[in-house]
Amino acid sequence: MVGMNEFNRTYLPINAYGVIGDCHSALLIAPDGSVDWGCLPDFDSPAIFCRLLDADQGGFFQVAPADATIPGIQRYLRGSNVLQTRFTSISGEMLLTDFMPVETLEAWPYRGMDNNTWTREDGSCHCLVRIVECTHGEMPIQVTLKATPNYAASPSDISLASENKGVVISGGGQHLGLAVVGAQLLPSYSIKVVQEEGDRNPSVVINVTLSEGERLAFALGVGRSAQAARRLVEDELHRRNFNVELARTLHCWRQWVASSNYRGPYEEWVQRSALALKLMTYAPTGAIVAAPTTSLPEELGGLRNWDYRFTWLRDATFTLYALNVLGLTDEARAFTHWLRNLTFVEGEALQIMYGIRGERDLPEVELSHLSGYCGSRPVRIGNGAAKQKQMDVFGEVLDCIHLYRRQGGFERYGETLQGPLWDLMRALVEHVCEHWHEPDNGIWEVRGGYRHYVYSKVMCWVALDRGIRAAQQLNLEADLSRWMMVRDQIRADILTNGYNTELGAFTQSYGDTALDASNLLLPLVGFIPPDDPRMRSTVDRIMEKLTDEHGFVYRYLSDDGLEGHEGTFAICTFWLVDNLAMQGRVDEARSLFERLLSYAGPLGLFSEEIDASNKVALGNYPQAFTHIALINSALNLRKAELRQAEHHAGPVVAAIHLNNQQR
Ligand SMILES: OC[C@H]1O[C@H](O[C@H]2O[C@H](CO)[C@@H](O)[C@H](O)[C@H]2O)[C@H](O)[C@@H](O)[C@@H]1O
Repeated sequence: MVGMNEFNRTYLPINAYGVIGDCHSALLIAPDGSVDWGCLPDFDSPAIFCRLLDADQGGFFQVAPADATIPGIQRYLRGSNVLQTRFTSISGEMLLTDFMPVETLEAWPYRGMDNNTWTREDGSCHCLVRIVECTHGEMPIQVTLKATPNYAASPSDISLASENKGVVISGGGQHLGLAVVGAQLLPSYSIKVVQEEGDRNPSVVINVTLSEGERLAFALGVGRSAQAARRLVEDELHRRNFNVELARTLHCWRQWVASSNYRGPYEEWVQRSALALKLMTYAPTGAIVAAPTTSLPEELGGLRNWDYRFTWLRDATFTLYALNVLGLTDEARAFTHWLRNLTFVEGEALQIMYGIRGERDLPEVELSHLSGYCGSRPVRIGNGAAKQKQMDVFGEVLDCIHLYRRQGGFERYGETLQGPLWDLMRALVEHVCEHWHEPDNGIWEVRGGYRHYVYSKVMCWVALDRGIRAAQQLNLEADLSRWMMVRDQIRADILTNGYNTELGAFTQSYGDTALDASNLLLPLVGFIPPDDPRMRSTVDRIMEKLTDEHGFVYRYLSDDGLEGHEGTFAICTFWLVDNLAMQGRVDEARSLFERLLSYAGPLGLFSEEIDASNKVALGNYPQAFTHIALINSALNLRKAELRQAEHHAGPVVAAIHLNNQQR
């Protein structure tokens, strides 16, 4: 409980939420059975449930015991993103099983960008299914559905479907159908529409008492029109067999996660993180969102609130590294297709982020009618960072393709790097050759103007390095002598201007004394060995000056042109774990890793940042960055432990094997 709303229920901690999805969109469900965040049918559709961002005005969909004091405890069904909430009282117990049906988790790489995302392969609609079952005694249940279309900006109407089969809700151009399946014969079943004076969004309230063994399903789908939504409620959703769909959905998730090759310490954490990452993939195009939410604050009550429902090349390629190292490669294949479909011909026109269908314009707008999570305003949709210049993305894209190739990705799918993808890579490398020396906004998307960020330069070096390796190993057309010369120039430039000998650290930008946690990536990308004295002392300086009292890492502490402060950045703390592990400081690494894990939510999920002093999760949730880094750190720790046990030499890191530069 982190903040009190005067009218309604309190705001819950960000990481208290369970998350479900169908690789089109994702929903956040509280332990009291309330869907408090939901954009349907796609990640970037206007939210119809946004109580998370305004506890008073925002819509929600709650299935819970009528006695609101009965607590719910959530867990995921083994190896899946199917969420189960158990409500237990003296007189009865009920299980609520929440899922979004999937028949396959495969991306559809060949559908292009303007496909139909509303229906599934078999023509039926994507939906949320909530199965409720009384497993013991008796349980009076209350269901409240208050949809607030268009981020609670539009009024809506509710009409009952024939034979009390459910309701149809329309507003702001959005149309929903809720089907109540299996309740009509129960004598206690009642359904009514409630609208208080002045409320532009009526609610539907359903009451029913279930006895042991009785089971109901609530299925919520979206239609393109009110008529289509009515058809859903009165026909399609009642014809579907949700028990079979649950079994199929479970099978899909379990089959997907079973193909991960990781067996070792922290396996359950790694598995949960992989499942969380898969939730962020957008099957129709192969895009990957940074998180399925917007505007969960980086400071409670602050203005650092951003929309993450887009595809950053950086976040997405980092996601693919993590999945790749687990042996999960389908996502990288889909992503390379998405990448090739983007509308750009030269490096110049490559944006740092896109919409999930490849949209280039993501205008940033403030939703002034929403009060924000715990009063954190403004709530923003869209993201102005789309027009920023961030030179690191070239290295990230090339490194991702490099790793995918090295893992045998192309051969596995009968594809090749030669052809359009190599043309694209070559264009990117050529662009880096021309522009690496220019200042940019940096990895953190700082809004205060261009600088010569060290990490951006290092990733320009990575772009050249990976391009050269591919060209040499596959005998591809490239201006190799120029590329090699530029690669060496960049490295020399960084070592001269990016390392401050007085401070004993790589700095945030050239000529600067500020530290930046992104420099913890330098050994991870193979720019410098982890035990190079310059890297060792950079790590020490970061531990001294860029951490909180729990040893968690801030991304930077320098002025970024924005008001307020933020928490420690979880991905950065995991990078510190990696560095410690790679330096052979395994006990320190393990202890930091485990401390960090203790800040996960009850379901093993993380947001972007942590305010450890107040024990709160901050920022969008669940965030890909954090789960990517958790996976990499678990693997790096295991490698370091094995190395320690076997007295092995030579650090092994997630993306690059430093002791085998030929690969
Ligand atoms: O700090 C200001 C910036 O914050 C956001 O960027 C952060 O999130 C991105 C998505 O995970 C990540 O790629 C980036 O490295 C982070 O700094 C926000 O999206 C930006 O608009 C904002 O300027």
